[in-house]
Amino acid sequence: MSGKARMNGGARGHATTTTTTTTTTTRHGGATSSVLYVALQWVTVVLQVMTQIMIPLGSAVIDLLRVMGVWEVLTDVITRYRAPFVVIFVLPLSLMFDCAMQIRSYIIFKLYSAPELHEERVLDVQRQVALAVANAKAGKGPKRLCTARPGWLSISMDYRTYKQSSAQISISMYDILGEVQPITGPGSGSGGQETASAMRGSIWVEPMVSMGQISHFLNPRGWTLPILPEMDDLTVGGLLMGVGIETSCHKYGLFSEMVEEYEVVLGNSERIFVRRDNEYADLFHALPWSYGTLGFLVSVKLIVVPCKPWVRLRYHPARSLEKGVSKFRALCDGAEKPDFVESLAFSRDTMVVMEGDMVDEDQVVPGARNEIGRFYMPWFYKHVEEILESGADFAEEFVPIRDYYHRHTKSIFWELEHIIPGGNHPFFRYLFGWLVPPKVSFLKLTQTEGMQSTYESMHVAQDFLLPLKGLQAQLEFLDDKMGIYPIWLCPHKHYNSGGTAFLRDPVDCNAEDEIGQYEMYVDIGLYGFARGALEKKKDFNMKSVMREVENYLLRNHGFQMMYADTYQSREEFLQMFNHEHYFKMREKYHATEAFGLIYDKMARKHTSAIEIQPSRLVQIQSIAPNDVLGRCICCPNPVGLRQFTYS
Ligand SMILES: NC(=O)C1=CN([C@@H]2O[C@H](COP(=O)(O)OP(=O)(O)OC[C@H]3O[C@@H](n4cnc5c(N)ncnc54)[C@H](OP(=O)(O)O)[C@@H]3O)[C@@H](O)[C@H]2O)C=CC1
Ligand SMILES: C=C(/C=C/[C@@H](C)[C@H]1CC[C@H]2C3=CC=C4C[C@@H](O)CC[C@]4(C)[C@H]3CC[C@]12C)C(C)C
Repeated sequence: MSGKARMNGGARGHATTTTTTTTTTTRHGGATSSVLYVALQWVTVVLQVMTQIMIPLGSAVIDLLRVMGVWEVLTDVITRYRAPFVVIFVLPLSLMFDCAMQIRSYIIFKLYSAPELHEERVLDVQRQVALAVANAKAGKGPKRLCTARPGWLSISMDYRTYKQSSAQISISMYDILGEVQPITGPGSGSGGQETASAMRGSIWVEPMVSMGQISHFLNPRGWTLPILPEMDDLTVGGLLMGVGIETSCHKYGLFSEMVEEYEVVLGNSERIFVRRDNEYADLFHALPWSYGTLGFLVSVKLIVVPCKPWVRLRYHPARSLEKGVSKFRALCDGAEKPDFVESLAFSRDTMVVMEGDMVDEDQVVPGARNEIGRFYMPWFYKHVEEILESGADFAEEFVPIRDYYHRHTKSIFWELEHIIPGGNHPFFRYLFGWLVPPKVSFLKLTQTEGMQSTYESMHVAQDFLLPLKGLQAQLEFLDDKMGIYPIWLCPHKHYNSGGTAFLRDPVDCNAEDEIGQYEMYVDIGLYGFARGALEKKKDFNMKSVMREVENYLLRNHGFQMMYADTYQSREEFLQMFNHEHYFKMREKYHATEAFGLIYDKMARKHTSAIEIQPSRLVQIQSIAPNDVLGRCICCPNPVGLRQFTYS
C-alpha cells in the first residue's frame, strides 16, 4: 500500500508488505526542488554519519589527549566550571542543532511527499533487519538487534552501552506523515471516555518525531495529542516502546493508550500493522514497556483531539501533607475531571496542587495572562513556589497551551539549577534565556567521568508509579529515604490491559471505563540530589537506599520507569513487571532470537552484578536481618537480607 493512500486515510492495516517498491516523487517538481532534494539527502546523511561517528571519534580524540597529558586537566576544568562551559559551548550547540532539525522537517514536509519517502525507509529497515539476522545466524555478526540511535541522544542518564555489542538498525524517521485526518463517528478505536463522543482526528508519524515537533505542528492547527509528554526532545518511538506520561493521563491513561495503529518491523523482517481489533491485537498491549525488544516501530497512527489556545490554571497551595493529598485525589477521582492535574511538593508538608482546563481566547481574563514560555520569564516551578510562599490559598492564571505543555522544559524540571546555578536570575534570563535549555543529550555528551560518578552516587532521576490511594504514606516513605524536592506528582489511569506492566492482581482495579478496568496511579518523579547524600556524604549509599525503595515498590504494586537506573535483580524485575504475555509475544512474533530481554537490555551493567537466583531467595529467608550475604562484585557494598525480602 502506498504512502499516499495512508495519508488520505485509505483502508489498510491488515496487509503485510515486504516487497513494495516506490519511487521518490516530490510534491512540487522542478529543478529547484530536485537540487533541494539532493541537498536534503546529503544533510540527512551527514547528520546520521555525524551521530554514528561521534562516539568513536570522540574516544579517539580523548585517547590522543590522554597521551598528550591534557585530558585530565581538561576534564578537571570542565567539571569545576560546568556552568560557564555549558553557557559558552553547550547552549549555542543545542540551539544550532534544533534549528537545523526544524529547517529540515519544514522543507521535507512542505516540498516532499513524506509518506512516499517513508515507504522507502521502511524497506530499508526491513533489509537491514534481514541482513543482521542472517549475519547473526551465520555467526558473522552480533545476535541482538537494537536501534542505531546513539545512547547519548536518549532522554535518560544511561549511555546504553548494550548498543556497542548489538547490531544497530538505523531508523532515520523524523517526519510527520501528513495532515490530521478527522475521525467521524463515536468511539472508533481507542480513547478514554472523554474522547469517544467528541470530535477526534488521527495523524501518522514516524518514531523519531519529537514532542516539540508535534506540539509546533498540531497546536496552531487547533489539534493536540490527548497526552503530550512534557520535554521537547522526547520521541514518539521512545515514549511508546518505553513509557509516556503527562498531566492529562488521569483522563486517558498512559501515552500508549492513544494509539490507533502501530506499524512494526518484526525480528524476521516482516512488516505488520498492529491494531486493537485486528489479527495482531495480542501484540498491541505488549509493545508499550517492551523497550524495543519485540520489534521496530516504523510509524504510528496517533489519536489527536481538538485543543483550545489557552489553559486556565488554578493553583491550590496546601500547607499540610493531608490537605495536599486529599485535594489532589479529589481532582483525579472526581466526576468532573479537569483537563490537567499536577502537583509539586516542595517539602514534607507543603505542595501546590494544580488543575488546568483548556479555554478559548474570549474566556481569558486579561490581567491574569501568564506567558510562562517566554525566554525571560521565571522557571515555572519557581513561579509555583512563589505562589506557595506568598501565603495565598488560591491563584488563577491563563497560560498559552504550548507554554503549558512545555512548562518544565526550560528548566529541565529542576535540574538546570544544579548545572547553571544562577539560571533563574533575571539577569541570566534576559541575557541568555533564549538559548535555554541545553539539550539533555549534549549535557550527557559533555559529562566528565567525575560528574558521572557524582551523579551515580548522589543524584536520583527516577519515576515511581504507585497506586494513588497510598500517596500520603508513599510521600512520607520517600521523604525518609531520599528527601528530594520538588517532587513531581502526575496521576494516571493504569489499565489492566495485558502488557508488560499488567497489574499483577486484577482485583487491584477499583474502577472501569470503556477501555477496561483500571486503577488510578500516581507517578512520583524524583529528580535531584538526595538529602542524605548532601548531608551524610560518604555514609550515604545510593545502592542500598534504592534497593529499599525498589523493595517498597514491589510490596506496594509499584513500577519503576526504565529510563532510570534499576538496582533490582532479574527475579525482582520479573516480579515487578508481569512477563507472561510478553514471553508469549516474543515467541509468536519472532523476537526471541532477534532481541534481548528487557532486563538484560535496560538494567545498567553494575546493577546486574547483584543478581540472585530464585533458589538462593529461599535460603535468604532464613538468615537474620542484618546478616551480610555477600558483596556486590562491582563495589564493596554488602548485600543484605533486607534488600531481598518483600513481606
Ligand atoms: N514525560 C515522560 O513521559 C518522560 C519519559 N521519559 C522516558 O524517556 C524515554 C523516551 O526517551 P527517548 O530519548 O525518546 O527514547 P530512547 O531513545 O531512550 O528509547 C527508549 C526505548 O525505546 C526503544 N525505541 C525507541 N525507538 C524505537 C523504535 N523505533 N523501535 C523500537 N524500539 C524503539 C529504545 O530501544 P533501543 O534501545 O533499541 O534504542 C529504548 O529501549 C521513555 O521511554 C520514558 O521512559 C523521560 C522523560 C519524560
Ligand atoms: C521521566 C520523566 C522525567 C525525567 C527527566 C527529569 C530526566 C530524564 C533524563 C534525566 C537526565 C539525563 C541526563 C542528564 C545529564 C546530567 O549531566 C545532568 C542531569 C541530566 C540532565 C538528567 C536530568 C533529569 C532527566 C532529564 C517524567 C516527566 C515522567
